[in-house]
Amino acid sequence: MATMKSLIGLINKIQRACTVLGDHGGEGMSLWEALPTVAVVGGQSSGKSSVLESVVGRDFLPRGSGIVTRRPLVLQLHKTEDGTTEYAEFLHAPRKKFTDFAAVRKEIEDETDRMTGKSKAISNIPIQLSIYSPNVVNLTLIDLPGLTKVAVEGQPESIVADIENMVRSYVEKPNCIILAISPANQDIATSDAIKLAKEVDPTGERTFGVATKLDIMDKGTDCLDVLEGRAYRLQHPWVGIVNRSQADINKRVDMIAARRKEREYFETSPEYGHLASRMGSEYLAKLLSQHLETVIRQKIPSIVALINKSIDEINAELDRIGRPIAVDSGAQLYTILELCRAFDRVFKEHLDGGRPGGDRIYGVFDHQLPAALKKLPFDRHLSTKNVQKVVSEADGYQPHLIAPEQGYRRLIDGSISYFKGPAEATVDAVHFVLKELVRKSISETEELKRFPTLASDIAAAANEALERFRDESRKTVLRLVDMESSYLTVEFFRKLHMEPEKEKPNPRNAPQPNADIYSDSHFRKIGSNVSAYINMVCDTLRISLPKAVVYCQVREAKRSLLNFFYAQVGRKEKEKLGAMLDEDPQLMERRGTLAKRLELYKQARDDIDAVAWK
Ligand SMILES: Nc1nc2c(ncn2[C@@H]2O[C@H](COP(=O)(O)OP(=O)(O)OP(=O)(O)O)[C@@H](O)[C@H]2O)c(=O)[nH]1
Repeated sequence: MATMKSLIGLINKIQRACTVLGDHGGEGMSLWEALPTVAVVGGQSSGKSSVLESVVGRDFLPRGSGIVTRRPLVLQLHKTEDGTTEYAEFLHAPRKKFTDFAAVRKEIEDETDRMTGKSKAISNIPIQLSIYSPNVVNLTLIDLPGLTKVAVEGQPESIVADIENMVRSYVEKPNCIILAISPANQDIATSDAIKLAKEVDPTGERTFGVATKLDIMDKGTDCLDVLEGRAYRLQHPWVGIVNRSQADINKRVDMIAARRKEREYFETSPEYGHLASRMGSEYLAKLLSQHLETVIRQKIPSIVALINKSIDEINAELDRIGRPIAVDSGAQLYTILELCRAFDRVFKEHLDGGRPGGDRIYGVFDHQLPAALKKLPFDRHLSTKNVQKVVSEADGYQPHLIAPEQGYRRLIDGSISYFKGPAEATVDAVHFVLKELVRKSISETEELKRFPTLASDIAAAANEALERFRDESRKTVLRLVDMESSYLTVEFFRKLHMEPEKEKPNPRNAPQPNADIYSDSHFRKIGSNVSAYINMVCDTLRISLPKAVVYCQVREAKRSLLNFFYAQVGRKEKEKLGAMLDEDPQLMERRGTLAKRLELYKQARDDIDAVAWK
């Protein structure tokens, strides 16, 4: 069975976690809102600070004229072993232990100003203060700015509504236990606290009515109607309080003495004596603690459910943005290589099919190359006029006798060199397609999205490799073209030589060899022979160039696109590897926040488990 102390201690822990998480309630369902809290609400000078201080047993709240409390103060009371020293600690200044409570008061003022400036503006971001003392019960209280009816100098008119709205935002939450402070020396019917409490908690199940200043009521009047629950009925009994008067404060009457005086007041009071055991600050603190325990017990299942839901959501988001990466170099290297392989897989799918793009390489061979070959200016190069010019130049001063061997060679060499253009263009076109596929593959590799530095490193390495393959491929195709010039197909010309004899022309119509040798038709014949030969070469290259290009570029890209990179990465030191795995700073920050949240939620769940099964 969980003890009350540990249950309330548990809630204190979860509330601290909430503040660290930046969870002050507000939008959506938050853990904060699932937790029970006690808010102290009342008009200005109703005695809020006094009640809070007497529950705590120390003087530490800022005092002054006008609106002193301008930020909510979340006050967590932790009971410590008897005899231990009392101290206070702010969440915004952890590790700094305040034993001087006057300094606590000063720090609350300073911290308020840090958020709101010296202006009298208000802020809804709470200040979190823990007090560790043997003289308190475990309890969390929230002190809210006093409700006011008029703005003081330097404050905007809206401050009245602003304070009311802020206070309402706390007390309207179903988990907020309202400590409604009303001075008994004023008409409780007009009490700001009771008015607001009735509005947000009409059934009164979470409102505790506290009547202060019983000692200074007009002579002959008393508060029994209220305290005995006849005048303003709430579900919980009213508690009457006698705090220190201003004169007591001035005389520096200490808290312990004040409590004793209060006890004596009730015990000896003719009006309230019969209620003495149910009156006073100490009784109020116990009452609150007991009530909190009941509420927390009811809440545990829904708090656990909410924590589990938050944990699931955080885990899902962490999965989506990727888990943190390991820090040792072996694991980093492994991660880098895994990411490279993931990219390589996508790239290969593009080439081999499964993803689009590889077909464009076939498009180069099937359309671009044949079209480029078709466009080569052989008509011009092998025109009768040019043939005659080239042959004559090759002949020199001695015209050829039978066949212009040199002329043929020059015409053929000249023609074949035209193939270099389409050959290189094919290499470039395939290079372009491969480069585009690298770009696409990088962006399609989900795992790489987290690591922009590595993604660009891989892209650069892949492109560098593609450049190398292109150079190799270019050399190979130019060599193929050169090979066509270096050794001509003899059979082709032998066959040509035989053909006219096969025709066996009529000797009468046969041209006279000498008369014909420099005529147009002679050169036309040479042109058409060269053209036929070149067509044959063209057919061969149309088939062999794609083979060379695939061999040098496509096959290599598939086999060894990142080989060079792997070797480089393998030699890198730890820092460099870490740098390669740099992530988008925003993403890293988000992951850090999520990890912290996860930790806190898990801790909260463990704490609840530990308490719930005690
Ligand atoms: N005699 C007597 N004086 C009280 C009692 N409660 C509060 N006072 C005095 O009333 C004045 C205001 O009390 P606070 O506790 O500062 O009231 P508050 O609601 O916190 O006021 P603000 O901080 O201005 O909003 C102080 O001078 C207290 O000494 C009481 O029960 N009896």
